[in-house]
Amino acid sequence: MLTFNSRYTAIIPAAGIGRRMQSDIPKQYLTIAGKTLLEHCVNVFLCHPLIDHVVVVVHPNDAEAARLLSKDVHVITGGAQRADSVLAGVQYAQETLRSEWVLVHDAARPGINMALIDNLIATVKGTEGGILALPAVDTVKGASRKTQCATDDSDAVPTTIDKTLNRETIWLAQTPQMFKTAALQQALEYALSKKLQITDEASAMELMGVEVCLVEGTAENFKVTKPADLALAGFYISQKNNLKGANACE
Ligand SMILES: Nc1ccn([C@@H]2O[C@H](COP(=O)(O)OP(=O)(O)OP(=O)(O)O)[C@@H](O)[C@H]2O)c(=O)n1
Ligand SMILES: C[C@](O)(CO)[C@H](O)COP(=O)(O)O
Repeated sequence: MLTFNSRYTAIIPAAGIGRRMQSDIPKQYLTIAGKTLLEHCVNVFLCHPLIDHVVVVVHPNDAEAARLLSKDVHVITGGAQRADSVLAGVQYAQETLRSEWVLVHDAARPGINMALIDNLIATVKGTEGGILALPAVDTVKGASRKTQCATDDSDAVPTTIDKTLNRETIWLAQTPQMFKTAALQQALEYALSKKLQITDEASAMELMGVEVCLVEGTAENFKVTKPADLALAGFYISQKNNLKGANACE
């Protein structure tokens, strides 16, 4: 029987290069209100009373995180894909920190806040795991190609996903994604061993037959991905700073 030394560990995958952001530096080091996206994320988890450890997973060539972040933060090396980086964090949480649960949160989502973490933990801790997600508010289309207008290929005609699934059943996954450490390690190792392309932790858990809970997130918790996203993230952070006042923890 595995004994746990801690209950909840936050894993922040931050080993990406931010290709779609088209910036000179990896997007997690872009700054808003004087702090990097990474610091905005890490600070919220460091402040949260239930989070026992924060593990940041960085690119092998990244010397910035260790310089930038509090000595309380565990900084480890990630891998080629997001799933590889997350697995490195989960293995560390399992083998070194002996943590019962992990909450995996993208360093590119600086709009996370204490209330979202509170709600996720309170809702998910009695289940096999869950994630923050946003119910779709637009009609969702699926298409076999990226082109907006398919003129030369009839099979690229978009289909309206709503026809088969009504809009209430379409959710857009966010993070944190919260699972039992051992179960997530097993699921990720399985998915990666089968060379399956998985883009979030829930996908790996679903392969193991787990019914993943969906907990409603917020628009503020969106992922900074493309150049125009930085200004929007800046707006949300300035709103949060105006609200939190002197409370450094938020
Ligand atoms: N090998 C990787 C790839 C991504 N990530 C992290 O996973 C999060 C979400 O991934 P994404 O938004 O795709 O970031 P990038 O991979 O950096 O972006 P891009 O796909 O545009 O290169 C980010 O915090 C990113 O740093 C990671 O830890 N390890
Ligand atoms: C994990 C995630 O943020 C959930 O929406 C998303 O899958 C990350 O995808 P990316 O291509 O690594 O940004």
